[in-house]
Amino acid sequence: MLRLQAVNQFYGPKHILRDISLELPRGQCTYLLGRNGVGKTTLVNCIMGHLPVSSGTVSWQLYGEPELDLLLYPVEERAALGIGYVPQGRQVFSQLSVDENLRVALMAGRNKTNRIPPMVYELFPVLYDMRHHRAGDLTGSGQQQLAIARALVLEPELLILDEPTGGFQPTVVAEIGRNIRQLQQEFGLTLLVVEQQLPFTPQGDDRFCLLEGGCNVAQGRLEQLDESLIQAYLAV
Ligand SMILES: Nc1ncnc2c1ncn2[C@@H]1O[C@H](COP(=O)(O)OP(=O)(O)OP(=O)(O)O)[C@@H](O)[C@H]1O
Repeated sequence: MLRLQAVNQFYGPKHILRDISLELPRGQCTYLLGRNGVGKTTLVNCIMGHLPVSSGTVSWQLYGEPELDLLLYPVEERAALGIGYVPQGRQVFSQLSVDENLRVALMAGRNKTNRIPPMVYELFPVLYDMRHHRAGDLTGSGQQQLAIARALVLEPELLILDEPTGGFQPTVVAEIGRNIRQLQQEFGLTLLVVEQQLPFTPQGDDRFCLLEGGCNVAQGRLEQLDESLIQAYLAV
């Protein structure tokens, strides 16, 4: 369970995040939505430790373990605490093989294990078939799968995906949507999916958090994201 309370962040004098409070319920999928430049990636960077938080709290609790003050942990330890992150633009190592990409990601783990969890290839069989090929030889959608797989090798409880559908055609977007659903329903992950618009058909208990000008202007169950909110904060 991830809980943010009154988080503020500045780039120099520029106030970017303003009193953001957000809770990600365990096992559910939350969409962090908002137009270009409203602060979505900045918020994710604060959660992952790539950017400092100016004020507020970020707490994290693995299943069955005590709640931690996440802000006390440096960036390199947060993945090992069970928080996986798939950055915008994929960023795989294109000269390394698929297998090497996954093994590099494994090295960030707590246990320093050399074992790629079976769920990775179960979810993305093409990565198994291509495991000895260069990551740069994968299609765009294959590279996105590899980027997700790299975050999954450490078996996170929470997976954060920053604009995973960016630049893909509708069939690939739909496939990414199915993968996200599988991660939540079959593998029990909690998900935070960052997007400028809602890319998939909402499901029962999905949630949303809507940002505008660095403020959280609305949040709740996705079915409450009505046309007036979409027109005011998401329509281009
Ligand atoms: N390194 C930086 N230095 C100064 N300002 C920055 C920096 N990075 C982002 N910003 C500003 O912070 C604000 C929020 O940017 P951010 O990237 O978090 O928005 P976003 O909602 O993720 O946008 P997008 O959907 O385009 O990724 C914007 O006004 C942006 O110009």
